[in-house]
Amino acid sequence: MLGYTRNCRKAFHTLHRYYSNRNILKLKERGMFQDIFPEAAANTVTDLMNSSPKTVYGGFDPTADSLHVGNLLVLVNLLHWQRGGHKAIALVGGATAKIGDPSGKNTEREEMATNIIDCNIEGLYSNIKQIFENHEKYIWKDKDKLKSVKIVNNDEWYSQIKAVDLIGGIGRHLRMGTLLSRTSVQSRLQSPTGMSYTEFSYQLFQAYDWLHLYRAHNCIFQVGGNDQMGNIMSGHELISRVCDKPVYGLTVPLITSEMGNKFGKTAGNAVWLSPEKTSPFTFYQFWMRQPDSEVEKLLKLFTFDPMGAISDLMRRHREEPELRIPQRRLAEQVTLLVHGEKGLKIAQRASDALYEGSVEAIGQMKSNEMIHLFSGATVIEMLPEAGQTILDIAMKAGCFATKSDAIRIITAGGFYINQQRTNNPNEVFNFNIHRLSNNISLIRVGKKNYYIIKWS
Ligand SMILES: Nc1ncnc2c1ncn2[C@@H]1O[C@H](COP(=O)(O)OP(=O)(O)OP(=O)(O)O)[C@@H](O)[C@H]1O
Ligand SMILES: N[C@@H](Cc1ccc(O)cc1)C(=O)O
Repeated sequence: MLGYTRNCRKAFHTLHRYYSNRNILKLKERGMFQDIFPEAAANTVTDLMNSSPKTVYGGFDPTADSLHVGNLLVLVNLLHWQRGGHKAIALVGGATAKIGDPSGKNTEREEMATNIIDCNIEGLYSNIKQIFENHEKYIWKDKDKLKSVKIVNNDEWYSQIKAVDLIGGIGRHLRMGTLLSRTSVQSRLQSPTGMSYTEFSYQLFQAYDWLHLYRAHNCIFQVGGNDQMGNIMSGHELISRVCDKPVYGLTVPLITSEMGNKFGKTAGNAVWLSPEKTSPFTFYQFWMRQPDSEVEKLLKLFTFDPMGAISDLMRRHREEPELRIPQRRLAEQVTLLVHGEKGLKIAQRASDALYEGSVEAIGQMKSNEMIHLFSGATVIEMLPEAGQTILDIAMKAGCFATKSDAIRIITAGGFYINQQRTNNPNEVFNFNIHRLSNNISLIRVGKKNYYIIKWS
């Protein structure tokens, strides 16, 4: 009896949790959805989502070797579906990258070499895999196991289908009038450079992707940024004509910079998800620097914190704005999602070392992390010799041109060891204090001239 009750409670708990999350449209209250297509479908979609697990996909063209924070919103959206018990597919457009999506572009994309696309595909697979893993490990934690994300490359099916079958079989279901009416086509047709047939055909490919995923995985939902609505509508049209089945498109709002530019590759303002392109520290700082006017919106979009918890953070922020509590939470949660616990630790340590002057944080940094953080720092290897003064060390490290400069600047308070001001040039350098546990001493002259001394 007890076992039965416990099982029932577990089943109810599971059902209840899934039930409350399964209706992804609820995320509208977080600002996560901008549009739904067909427009009148909201009630049907809610019923469909509540009735049983569904399949959704979102696509990314490998036009760079990493995704960026704009793309991240689409991934977070897919994660919400996964949390609701649905099946998420992330599509990497190995084939569509060769065509080039004209949506939101003023000019045609340069043709990309196959070896570069292949390299980019690897980068995107790694980003997607990492984010889904980090989410399950650090954010979803030990709740029920999630349905694993499926990552596909649309080259898989385009390498199998003949051009005549695509144009002759699929192309005839898409009507010219509708294809031509899309904003992505109209704006380009009216531009001085016009539009090539290749770019015009992009809609056919994205539409066929959806048809393929519908047939192979019963995928009835597609999500994308708001600039994807035209392509999504073409897919809807194709599936309605070929299969006579209803499918639904959802778009997320476009994330823009303070200047109102869409964050992305084209605008050249991308904040990348690969640590080699944007370090975890720079990534963390990007979120830390978000203005008060943006932070609540971003917490709702990019974290999984409940709405009540976000309101609470905002209330605390109004009481003590200088602590930047919501910015800190945002930076912590998004860095955890993208770079995992290790990346977050590195980022927080670097922030403490740079902005809080924390000796402990500096001591925990590895020498390569330090060199990266204090980029431009001069790195010097030195032999520890007893009895050397701070002035001796400063001169050996090449911090000053002359001894009199050194004495003047150190005495005036412009010299720091491990971010602590040291204004006596004749003080003996104390290896027990000034040499950190990582066998390094960090010297700063003025505001930002750094010297890293590595003790041999
Ligand atoms: N700033 C953004 N905000 C929200 N979604 C975005 C943003 N940038 C891209 N996306 C979405 O991410 C998905 C994949 O975009 P993709 O990588 O193919 O192009 P992109 O990053 O927009 O490229 P580009 O910057 O060259 O236009 C699409 O659904 C797109 O709408
Ligand atoms: N067209 C999308 C990427 C994409 C590619 C293929 C798809 O099936 C779906 C989406 C973009 O450029 O942003």
